[in-house]
Order: sequence, then C-alpha cells, then structure tokens
Amino acid sequence: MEGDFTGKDVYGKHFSPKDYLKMYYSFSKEDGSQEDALLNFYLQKFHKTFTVDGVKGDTLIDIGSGPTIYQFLSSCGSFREIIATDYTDQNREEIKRWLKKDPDAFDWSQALKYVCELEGDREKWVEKGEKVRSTIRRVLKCDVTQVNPLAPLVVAQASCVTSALCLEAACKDLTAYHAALRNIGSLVKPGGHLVLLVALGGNFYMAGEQMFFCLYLEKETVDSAVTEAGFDILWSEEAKNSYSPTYSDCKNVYFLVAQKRIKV
Ligand SMILES: C[C@](O)(C/N=c1/sc2cccc3c2n1CCC3)C(=O)N1CCN(c2cccc3cnccc23)CC1
Repeated sequence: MEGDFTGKDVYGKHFSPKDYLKMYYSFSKEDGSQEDALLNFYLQKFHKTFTVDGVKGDTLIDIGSGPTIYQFLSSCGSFREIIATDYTDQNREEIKRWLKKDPDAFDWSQALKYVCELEGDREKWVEKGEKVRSTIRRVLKCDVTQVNPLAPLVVAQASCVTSALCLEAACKDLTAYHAALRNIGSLVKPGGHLVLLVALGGNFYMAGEQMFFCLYLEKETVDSAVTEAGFDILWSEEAKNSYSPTYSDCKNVYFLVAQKRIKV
C-alpha cells in the first residue's frame, strides 16, 4: 500500500476517528512518551503563535481539523469565531460530539490542562473548554482539492487559516500540494496569517489497522509552496525525530507561521 495515494472515498469508508484519537492523542500515563512530546510540541507552538506573539482577529478557519480540537486551545482566546472543517462526515461528527459534551466524546482534559499550565493557571482548564466550545461557531465540510475548499458555501476571507497534518494526507503529489496551498490561501484576507503543522519526510501514517498515504515533503518544499501561494514566512520550527515508527515513517514535524502579502 505504501506509495498508493489514499483517495477521499477511502477516508470516508475507513478512517476511524476513535482509533486515530486513541493512537495519537491519549496522553500516556508515564510522561515523556514520544506521542506526548509531539502533542506538547504542537500545543507549545500554537501557544507561542496566538498567546505570546498575539496573532488574532475576527474569524479563524481551521482546514482539515480531523476529529481533534487541540488546535483551538490557544486560538480560542484570540478570535471572535472559529470555523472547524473536515472532509469526512465521521470527523465532523466527532468534533460535534465534543462540542455537545456527548458522554462518549473524546476526553481532551489532559491537553486542556497542559495549555492552561502554559498560560499560567492549570486550574482554569474547565473554563478553557467552555471557551473553545463557545468560539467554534461552525463545523463545515471542506475539500482542499477545490479552488473554494468550502464550496458550495462562500465564506468571507478570514483573519487566520490554520491547517494541521492535512495537506500531506489530502494531496497526491506536489502539483496538488501547491494547488491546495493556493486554495486554502485564498481564504485568508490580505495581511492575515496562515499557520501550518506539517509531517515531513514520510510516506504513510497509521490510524488503527489502516495505513494512509502521506505525501513525502521536506521543509524547503513547504517553504517554497507557501511563498508561491503569496505568503511571507514569519517564523518556523522543525521538531526532529517526532514520530514513533509504529504510527508513521514520517521523521519530523514542522510548524510554520506566514502572513499574506498585501498587493500594492
Ligand atoms: C488531520 C487528520 O487527523 C490526519 N492526521 C494525521 S496524524 C499523522 C501522523 C503522521 C503523518 C501524517 C498524519 N496525519 C495526516 C498527515 C500525515 C485527518 O483526520 N485528516 C487529514 C486529511 N483529510 C483529508 C483526506 C483526503 C482529502 C481531504 C480533502 N480536504 C481536506 C481534508 C482531506 C482527512 C482528515
């Protein structure tokens, strides 16, 4: 299967949010496991972007949210409205379960506590959860291979677009990757921000027993695609040796913040 692109239909049929969440986002009991370190890296970089560096605005659109909400824990205090999106119904349903406090929704309390600790008060994690729930206003279908990824909806350009671990799974080759970056970049207003979390140097990742395609990307490839999509890269950071081989052959994870050039 390695190397065969995983089409959108396969995601709809075979992507199990529950398996995926258990594999990647269950803080293990003994601290310092590889997966904890990886999630902590993501949470630290979102904290730096939104809480420390002060990226903020009216609307934030998250592209390819998957079944997760960790990516909103820092941005929920910096935007009036967050729009979560994903291609597959089951991922959007998983997010809605958490928003409604459904008893069998995934437990994000460990991640909530970790971000509250970064913000200086670990006890505020329940309020943080309510803040995330009140800020995520819509959960929409997206398809990054479409010129308008939110079609048929037409949504006003956003102050910020974030996308974590999505494009490398959704794009079958570099041409598609460049096009997808242009597509999601069109959702950002001039002067607005694009925040990417990218898995580098791998061909697949696991979710439960299923193997899914990952486009092999290097840091330089991502940087040039972001620049060509009309953005200036403000800063970026690579975490080496991030993935345990059980889950993916990806080597590193890459966090990048860019700003959309204002055409003069
Ligand atoms: C984010 C995610 O959780 C996937 N997570 C993870 S964990 C991990 C660990 C190591 C490597 C990698 C990795 N990845 C994906 C990237 C590679 C998810 O569920 N995804 C992303 C991809 N997505 C789409 C598929 C097909 C077409 C799409 C069209 N438009 C929009 C989205 C589309 C479906 C939902």
